[in-house]
Amino acid sequence: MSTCNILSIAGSDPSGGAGVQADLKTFSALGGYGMTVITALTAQSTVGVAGVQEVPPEFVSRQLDTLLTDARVDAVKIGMLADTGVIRAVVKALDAHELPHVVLDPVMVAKSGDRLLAAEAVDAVRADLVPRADLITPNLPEAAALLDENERHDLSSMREQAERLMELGAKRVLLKGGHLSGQSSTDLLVGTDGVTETFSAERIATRNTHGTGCTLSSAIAALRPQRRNYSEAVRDAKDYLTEALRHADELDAGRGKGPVHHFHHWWGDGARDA
Ligand SMILES: Nc1ncnc2c1ncn2[C@@H]1O[C@H](COP(=O)(O)OP(=O)(O)OP(=O)(O)O)[C@@H](O)[C@H]1O
Ligand SMILES: Cc1ncc(CO)c(N)n1
Repeated sequence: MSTCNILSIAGSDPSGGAGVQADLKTFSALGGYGMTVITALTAQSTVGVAGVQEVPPEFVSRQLDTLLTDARVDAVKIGMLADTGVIRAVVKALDAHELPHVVLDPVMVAKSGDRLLAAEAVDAVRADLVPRADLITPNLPEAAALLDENERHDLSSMREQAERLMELGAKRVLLKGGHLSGQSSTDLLVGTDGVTETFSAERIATRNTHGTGCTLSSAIAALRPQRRNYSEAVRDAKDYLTEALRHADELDAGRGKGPVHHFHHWWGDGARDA
């Protein structure tokens, strides 16, 4: 297979730790060719978000249609969408162009606590995007918001919430346990067959966790066309993220929650099992 083209539809993070910047670094590290449609600019550092400037929805559509009438896209990662207008533009493009392997990271709030999605846009994510994605990757607060329930912090409640997210029309759910406490960081994958798989990794002791969610979802999108199924793509994406977290403290990108380190990874076709 030629190099896979992976598209990120997401916001910009000038600090380079999250958003399209994290996505492009991840795609490159995992052997993909990265493309981006930018939905919003943020003024952001490792300390927090000072402002958000949405791209007008018509211009999000213009970017998508221009790109998608030319390029072959092998997988898509959707991140920050900012508001309902942008969501509508993305939905229109998903309906007009048949895109394989759509991974939706339902980004709502940054690690710093700043909102990246208007509160009233959660309904549109739930109704219009969740059923169109092949995989959704909520963290615990995002799962609670999508379900309109309280946030839960134990594995058996996570399992139940993942099942209820499937009832919203999701094809697969990866419920991320980064916000749990304990020695390991555990995520749950539920598929159409109703089987739940557990992916657990050592919890790395670092404050530098800016962009972990962006990195994981884009790693899954980059690896999915190179793997047999989502289970394998999630396994290898999580290994990639854990290594990037392990080396995060080598960077010096600001005073707050710093980025993970996308250094020299190459896991192209079958490389992991070779
Ligand atoms: N300290 C850590 N050590 C190891 N893995 C972690 C750690 N923190 C988060 N993870 C993993 O990172 C991934 C992202 O999880 P998390 O719940 O932090 O996402 P998120 O809140 O969406 O991130 P973001 O802040 O980028 O939006 C998950 O696979 C989670 O298990
Ligand atoms: C642009 C952007 N997308 C996503 C996140 C989530 O971490 C962020 N902080 N910034």
